[in-house]
Amino acid sequence: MYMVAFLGPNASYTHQAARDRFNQDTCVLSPQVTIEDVFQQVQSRVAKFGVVPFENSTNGSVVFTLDLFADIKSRHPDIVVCGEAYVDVHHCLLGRGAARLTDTSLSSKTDSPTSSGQATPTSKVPYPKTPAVKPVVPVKHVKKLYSHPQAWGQCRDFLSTYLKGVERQDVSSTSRAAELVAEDQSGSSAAISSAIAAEVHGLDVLARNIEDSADNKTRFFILKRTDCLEHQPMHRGAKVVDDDQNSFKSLVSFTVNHEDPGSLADSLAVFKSYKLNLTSINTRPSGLVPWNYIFFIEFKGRRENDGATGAVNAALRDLNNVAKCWRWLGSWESEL
Ligand SMILES: O=C(O)C(=O)C[C@]1(C(=O)O)C=C[C@@H](O)C=C1
Repeated sequence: MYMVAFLGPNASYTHQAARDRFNQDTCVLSPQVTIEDVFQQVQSRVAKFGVVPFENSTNGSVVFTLDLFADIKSRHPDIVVCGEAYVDVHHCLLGRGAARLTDTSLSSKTDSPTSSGQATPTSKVPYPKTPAVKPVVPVKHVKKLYSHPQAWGQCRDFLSTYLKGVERQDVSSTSRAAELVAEDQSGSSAAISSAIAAEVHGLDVLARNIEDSADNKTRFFILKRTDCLEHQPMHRGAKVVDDDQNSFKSLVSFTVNHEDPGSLADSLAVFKSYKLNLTSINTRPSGLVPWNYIFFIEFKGRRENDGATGAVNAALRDLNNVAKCWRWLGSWESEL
């Protein structure tokens, strides 16, 4: 049995990704408090693999994960990506429905209609979108919301219509949010979390599918150490590994000399010259000098099996001449 660390507690979306990806007959899934803890567990060899959120189709990059890959304090120098997993993310509003509230001053507020179902027009958004769903029970008693910061940006229409101005508290994951709401005896708080978290924590589903986009998905990365020789963690229904370079993706980070005009363009041109198709670019503050940045490039192709003369290795040799410094962050089979 080996250990797989994931962003917990149980019932987070990261937990779903880990369960989809790993066969629990051969491993133990270990919930961690923060994304950084997942990196640490893998770096220190306590866990063989880690699962972390990387990007959401509605709200974009998970900046905490990017900053851990940037690793300016060199705390996880041996971490690489070895797989990816996509999870459909359907958020619910979880709390206590009126029937369960003991505080009558709160439950009396639920007698009024939830709202018109129309967000207030502003000069910036004169015609706000109407959310696709309504709460299944009144939500006027909700005075505080908990969730992972990524989730707010995935449920804008619903929140601005039904819970406008309600205090929000960021927490480490959506399942942690559900845990906190379950502990709140007043019943006046709610979490944006999953339907599974409602079951696990005995909460009521106040609204279902509150995400702005019906095809809301989050992409997760599987992490391992560079010296771990397994390429792909075992997962249910594992595909036969295809050797076509286009079936693989790779991730590299680099910084450039900001004083040198064209240094970013020159770095990107390296990938073009070896016909390596870029699939995403992210950037974060370098953390070293204000207004200097670190770039994260994903591209089609793989380094392993590529041979010393392969396109990926050749591109990395050239990148060495134009970028200030770069770091290899892994190759994995694309799940798209
Ligand atoms: O909070 C969770 O449940 C997570 O797994 C984290 C996370 C994320 O960081 O993107 C994953 C999926 C959702 O997009 C919201 C939060």
